[in-house]
Amino acid sequence: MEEILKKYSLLKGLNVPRETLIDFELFVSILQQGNEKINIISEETAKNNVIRERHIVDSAQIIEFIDLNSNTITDIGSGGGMPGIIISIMTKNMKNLAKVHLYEKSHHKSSFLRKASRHLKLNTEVIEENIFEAQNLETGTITARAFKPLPIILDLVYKNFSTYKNLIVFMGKNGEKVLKEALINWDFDFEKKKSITSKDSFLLNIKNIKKKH
Ligand SMILES: C[S@@+](CC[C@H](N)C(=O)[O-])C[C@H]1O[C@@H](n2cnc3c(N)ncnc32)[C@H](O)[C@@H]1O
Repeated sequence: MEEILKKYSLLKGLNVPRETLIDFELFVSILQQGNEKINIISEETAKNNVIRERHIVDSAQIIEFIDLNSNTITDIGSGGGMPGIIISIMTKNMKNLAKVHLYEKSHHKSSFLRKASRHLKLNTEVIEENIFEAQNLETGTITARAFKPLPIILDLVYKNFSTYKNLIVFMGKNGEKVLKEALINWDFDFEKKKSITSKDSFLLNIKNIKKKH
């Protein structure tokens, strides 16, 4: 167990329970196996320890922005389950009943997400659809990691979701510029949190999205 704790030392401040870290390790092995069949994450990342920091810890750090009082959480463009599967592992071990909806248009990745959910006994629903074709969606928190540029995500949430609590977006090194530009056409409340995995990145917690013109 000491070894596992060491691997996730970046998460110390978040008080992540041991059962969750054990599930993270199980997911790492499922992800590494899955990656041998379909391309989910880069081969280099999959092979070594980088996978924990780059994907697991990076996803887990948004937990404090997740609304835990809603019935669902929605991850858009879930890919290999970042952050949707990671958040679902965390809510399972908190005995939280929220179901995580994982939107993923690729058939192979959707099958992977179903398989991982079964193995980890997660409360998820994999929705193998083009999210842009879904209408009147209702959820609590929406998460988007490496999905689409911010303005496209804002437009999608504004048009396709009839109810949501907040939207969490992972911002990279051009994040400040992208945010400033988005605020030309969009009006929203936001909170920023520095990423614990990369000094150039930050998380955006967005609420009340409105179009300006
Ligand atoms: C770059 S990957 C990121 C995956 C994951 N969120 C991560 O951070 O590792 C983007 C994912 O979004 C999915 N995707 C792209 N357009 C989509 C759409 N219109 N509806 C649903 N999924 C979509 C892709 O199939 C891909 O798996």
